[in-house]
Amino acid sequence: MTQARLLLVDDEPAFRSLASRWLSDSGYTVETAADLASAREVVRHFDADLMLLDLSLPPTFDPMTTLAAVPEFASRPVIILTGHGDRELALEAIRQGAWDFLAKPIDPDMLAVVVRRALSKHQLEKELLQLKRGLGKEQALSRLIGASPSMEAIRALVQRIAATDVRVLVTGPSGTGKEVISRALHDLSQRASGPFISVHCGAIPADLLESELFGHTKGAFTGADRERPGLLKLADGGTLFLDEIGEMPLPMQVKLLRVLQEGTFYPVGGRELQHINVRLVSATNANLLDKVAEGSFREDLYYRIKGVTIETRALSERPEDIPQLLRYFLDQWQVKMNMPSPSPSAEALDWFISRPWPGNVRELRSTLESVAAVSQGRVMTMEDIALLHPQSRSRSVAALDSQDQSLEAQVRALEIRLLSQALQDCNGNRTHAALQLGLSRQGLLKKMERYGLD
Ligand SMILES: Nc1ncnc2c1ncn2[C@@H]1O[C@H](COP(=O)(O)OP(=O)(O)OP(=O)(O)O)[C@@H](O)[C@H]1O
Repeated sequence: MTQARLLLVDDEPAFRSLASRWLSDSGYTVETAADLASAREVVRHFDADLMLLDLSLPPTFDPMTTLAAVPEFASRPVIILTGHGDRELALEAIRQGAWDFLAKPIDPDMLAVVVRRALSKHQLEKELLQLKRGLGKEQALSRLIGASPSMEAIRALVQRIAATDVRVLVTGPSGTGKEVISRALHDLSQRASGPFISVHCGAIPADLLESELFGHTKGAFTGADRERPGLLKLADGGTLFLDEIGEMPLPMQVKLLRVLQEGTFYPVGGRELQHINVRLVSATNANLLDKVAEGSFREDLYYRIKGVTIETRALSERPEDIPQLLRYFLDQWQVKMNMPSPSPSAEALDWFISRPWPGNVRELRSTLESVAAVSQGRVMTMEDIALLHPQSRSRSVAALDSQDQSLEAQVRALEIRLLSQALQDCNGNRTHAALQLGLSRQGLLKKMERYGLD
């Protein structure tokens, strides 16, 4: 900490040279400035960790203006130095964000203590913030489950673009995690402490969508008995998630385009222009370019919302995600139901992996939860599944039946089935299972890791 850099701003040359000698003797690197204009110049080349600021600098500013004058110090400690009679001003400066104050004449020992304490407290706060951010990031990404190359690529892209304010369009079939991805983008962004507002454009009747999004004034229409802010305003400072944007009516698309171009809008019935600062993430399971071609989606809006496009895949194209998803949902189910965690038998796992899941992860999750409820926290068997799905047949027939899946996906599904079966036959003994499969132990472990089977 003794290598810290300090900036001393004081208009008295004698005090500047004396105090800067005291501080240099304590091991700090010190630069000085006689006024705020020179202080601003100094911070351009000198990345100071702390500023000592004489409040009685002429002309006497109000503390708020003084502190704001060097914006680099918005989040770094500022210690106020005051002359006689400036106590009120100093207290006000502390209320406005300064860390501490020292009254002149300054005692060198006291100065050293106050500087050291401010620097170490600031360092601790920075570390805590970094720790919290790191944890938040890990958690946000760990909620995006899946071991397939497609999910790996999505996680990598989310991590790259989350911190930027770039607009994102998430496309893919229903139930494939488009909202989960959008949420992760928000949680990993600088806006994470702001709101995440999700609007299902298809679920709100066309005539209500405008007032829902833009808000309305009192008396704007029959039934508007009071002023109400819209979802756009509620999303200010955060992320606005427009789900099923392809279903937005054309007149509304024109209004949204204006918001995206200008960052402003009028509430329904209002004359006061509203300004907002939101990051837009949109999602659709429709092909927007087809919609543009048929005239139901505006081309200019399409290019405004597109930004970076993230494409999710149907679950049938990535069956290797299923074991991890099952484990993740079962852990959540166990916590919610306060029951022992059920696990699927090899045959049941096989059944889950080989179904085509037209409703994708959403359907997988709800089916899994019903089967878990039937199995009452025991191992989930084919008997449990048959109670809910009497048509479910033996695993080999189901596998042959999974024509909807690509050859590659079927091969991966078969591999997962054979691995799980061998592991079950060998009571989880990996060496024996590897022998049975004709693999090296290392080879088996790699495959288990890839498919989330450990
Ligand atoms: N990769 C994933 N990791 C964890 N949960 C997932 C994942 N994909 C989907 N889910 C879960 O599946 C369900 C549906 O996900 P989500 O609502 O994000 O899908 P969607 O693609 O936005 O669907 P829709 O197009 O119908 O709005 C949710 O319960 C979600 O938690």
